[in-house]
Amino acid sequence: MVVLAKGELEEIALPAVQKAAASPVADVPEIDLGWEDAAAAVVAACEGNGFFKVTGHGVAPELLARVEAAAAAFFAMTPPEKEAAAGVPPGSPFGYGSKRIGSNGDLGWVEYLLLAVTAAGETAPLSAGGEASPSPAFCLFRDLLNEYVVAVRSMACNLLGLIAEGLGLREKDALVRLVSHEESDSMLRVNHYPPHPELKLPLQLQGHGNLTGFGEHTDPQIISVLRSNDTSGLEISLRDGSWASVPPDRNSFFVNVGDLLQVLTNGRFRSVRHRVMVSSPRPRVSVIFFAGPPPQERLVPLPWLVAEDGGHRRYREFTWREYKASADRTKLAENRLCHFETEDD
Ligand SMILES: C=C1C[C@]23C[C@@]1(O)CC[C@H]2[C@@]12CC[C@H](O)[C@@](C)(C(=O)O1)[C@H]2[C@@H]3C(=O)O
Ligand SMILES: O=C(O)CCC(=O)C(=O)O
Ligand SMILES: [Fe+2]
Repeated sequence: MVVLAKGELEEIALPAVQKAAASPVADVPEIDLGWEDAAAAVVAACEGNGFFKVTGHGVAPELLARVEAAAAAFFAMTPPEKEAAAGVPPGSPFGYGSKRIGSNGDLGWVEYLLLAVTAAGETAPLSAGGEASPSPAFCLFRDLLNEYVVAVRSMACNLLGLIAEGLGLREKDALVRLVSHEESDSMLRVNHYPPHPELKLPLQLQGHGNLTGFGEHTDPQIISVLRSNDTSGLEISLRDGSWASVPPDRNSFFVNVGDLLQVLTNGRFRSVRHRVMVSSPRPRVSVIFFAGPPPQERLVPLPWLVAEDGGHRRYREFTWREYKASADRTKLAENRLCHFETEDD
């Protein structure tokens, strides 16, 4: 076990760096949003591993660079400064956190900022209902994140429109309306994976191993849009259950199918299991937009896709609120969808 010095993240014991063979490199489909056949390509990727890379997205590289620099500056502060800057309301899942993922004892070599995204597509003020107020510097960081959210939310809607088109859905806005609804429950997460102290040792003293940054899981929402700096670490689980590493690409976005899209497509799309392994001497910074529906939204496989599946409905109806309450009782790695499968599945 490695116990961190105060100020590194927090004093929590984590497993030491493990010697492990590096995962093979994933074959990630690359889709340019300007392609004429982008809809078919997106559907094929969602039916495959449920993970793909987006280019031709039109988001200014300058905005991406500013967000990356501002995130690095935020995480460079001390933990008390970060907590104070973000003005975390007590008991809220939002705000600054480190090591603890969710509320059921999952730990990772990560610190993060989790923000709710409001109807207007802006990150919600953290201090609402809390006592502390965010610092002026943090307000500027949030303004920048708001600009970023507008861009990635629009990309998520664009992708959901392409999916509806590619699936041949009669109701073209069946998926987009879930995310563009004024009560949609989306989130923005900024993750920072500091290099592990052992990885800073001279090569001959290192274990050449890695450490879990963010344990394996599927994202609960409809779709997630991720962008990272140039540091590796993200891995996806392939159809055969093996792990494959995703080479970083700071100019592109990575998209993964979430649990709700697996349900809506009656299991035709796969909610991809993924994790982050820390093995680089450089920090990894990632920013992820999780596109979710309104809490009261009733989710059920789309009738057209059930019909295409011989009338077999694989999931029962549930609301996003019910799903989240159920997910909150789980550990990160659990399969959260099994509670919503129909009995004959
Ligand atoms: C254990 C948990 C943490 C998590 C909520 C959950 O109950 C199950 C999934 C986790 C996850 C993964 C994707 C996102 O990072 C996240 C914010 C989300 O919506 O679901 C996290 C949640 C979290 O860190 O609180
Ligand atoms: O940080 C990453 O690259 C991925 C993190 C992730 O999967 C998540 O926050 O849900
Ligand atoms: Fe994730």
